[in-house]
Amino acid sequence: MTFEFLWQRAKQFRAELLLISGLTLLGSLATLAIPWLAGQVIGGMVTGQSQSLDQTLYLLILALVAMTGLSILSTIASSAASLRILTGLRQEIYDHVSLMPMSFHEKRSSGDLLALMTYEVGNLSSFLATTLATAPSMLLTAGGAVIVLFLINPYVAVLIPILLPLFFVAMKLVGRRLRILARQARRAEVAVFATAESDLAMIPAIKAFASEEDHRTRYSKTVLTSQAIAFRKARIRAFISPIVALISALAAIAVLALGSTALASGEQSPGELFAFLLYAALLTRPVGGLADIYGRYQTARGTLSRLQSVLEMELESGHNSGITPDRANGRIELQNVHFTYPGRPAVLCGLDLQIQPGEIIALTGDNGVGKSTLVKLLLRFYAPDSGQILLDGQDIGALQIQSLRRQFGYVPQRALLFNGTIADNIAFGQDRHSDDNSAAAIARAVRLAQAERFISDLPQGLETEIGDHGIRLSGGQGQRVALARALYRDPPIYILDEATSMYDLDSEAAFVEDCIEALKGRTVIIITHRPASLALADRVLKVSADAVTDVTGAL
Ligand SMILES: Nc1ncnc2c1ncn2[C@@H]1O[C@H](COP(=O)(O)OP(=O)(O)OP(=O)(O)O)[C@@H](O)[C@H]1O
Repeated sequence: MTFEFLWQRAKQFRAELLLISGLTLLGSLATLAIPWLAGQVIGGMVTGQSQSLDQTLYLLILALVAMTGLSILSTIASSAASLRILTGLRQEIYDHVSLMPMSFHEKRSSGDLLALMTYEVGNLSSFLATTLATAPSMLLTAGGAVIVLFLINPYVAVLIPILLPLFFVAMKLVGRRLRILARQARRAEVAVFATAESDLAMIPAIKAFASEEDHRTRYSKTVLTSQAIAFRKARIRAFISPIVALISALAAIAVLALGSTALASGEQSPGELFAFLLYAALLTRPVGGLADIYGRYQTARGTLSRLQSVLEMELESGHNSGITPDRANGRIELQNVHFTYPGRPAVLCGLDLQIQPGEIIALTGDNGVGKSTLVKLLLRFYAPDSGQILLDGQDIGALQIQSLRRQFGYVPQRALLFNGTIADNIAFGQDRHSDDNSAAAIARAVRLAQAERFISDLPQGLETEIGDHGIRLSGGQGQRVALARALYRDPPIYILDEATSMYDLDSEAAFVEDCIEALKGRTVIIITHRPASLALADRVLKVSADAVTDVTGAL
């Protein structure tokens, strides 16, 4: 099943795989010719029949050079192919994860996903590179060597099919143990990732609470666990290849003992006996190598099945279907909306709400009552359990999901900023160098968000790098950048979820004043408890689980 999954991806690189197969085949032929030629040369030397020795020697050198050249070429070709498969896989998993529903991201730990997308896929890549580069040639060489051994001396070579099933059973047993260890190793490695990720994000709190030592001990435990499991795995793997090679070499010695009788009886020439021995020796390396690949496959198998299970998860619906609306007027209606997060008490129980185009609505209500959840439903991060949400009279469930979301300028409670410049954070993925209008649009957004003064005080202005999550900005400055991002797009509907909660009072009042003009004709939903923002609203609505009450003027 997992091979099928990999083959689906590898198929796109048929030409490269064909080239690798060709090079591998030629390389194996050259490798297989070497013991025969070497046997002839040594046999000739021993028996003193050196008439045609020069020619055989040249052929031997030619075969050696060909084997080396072909091995280099096939290694390069297989690295290129495996890296392209890996790149395809990386892009595929990124695309898939970014199109998964919000519920998936809220459930899954990001450390777990990160480990899969980086460390595990990296391991898979090195497994693929080694396997593609070496496994086919090892198989061909081993198979070829067995055939030649049979041709030279079928009675002695009969040992091989007797040893093979034993080898197979041993590999199966070791493989099972390795698979269990690989699973444990992966869990331990994810814990290292997740702990490091969480601790780095928590550095200010760790320092403020002087809990460096506690966190250091916790991290140290996770890395030591990972080390112990990785070492157990490495110890087993270290045994496989040399032990298999040793058994094969012992078998070759047994062959030598049997062969010497054949030599004494004159059945076999010294050249044939040498060739036989060299082929038996040739067999040990690929058999050992294949055993090692089998061990590594046990780890890769786990990664493949996890990749497969993520890639087979259902994507968020509405990406490839649904109506694509024009710019909305901004009329929003909720009809008897019920919603419950899985495993939690109900949040919304039959909510009704109408918002007219161009209206500015303030939503207030107790903590945890469901205001942000209502926004998540509007953006279709979640679908209501029952009831309907309409935009301009159209059920939002029937719209193409991104065209729906583009109607909104959403500013969440916590400013979501990335490590880049202020301007990049405002343009957020749009190519701001492609046209001059974007510079003007950024300047306008910055002015409206009351971010102009603080940005112009920075030596690099809009080009200032703000660090991970905007760490080099104050809370209020970060909020201004997040607000400017929404204003830059100029959508017909704004959702400001406590978007100015960290503004100082003067800036908030200035924002409210400027926005009255700038947001004219736009529908604006402000979630707030702040008087200045409440004053901006046409209506103030208090949200409770089952009703929205108009409290305009009462607060
Ligand atoms: N992803 C989630 N999974 C499970 N429960 C959640 C999730 N997000 C929110 N909740 C729960 O749903 C309820 C409503 O949360 P919500 O964030 O909508 O409240 P809110 O009214 O915006 O609160 P606040 O004023 O504190 O921001 C809370 O009880 C919260 O614990």
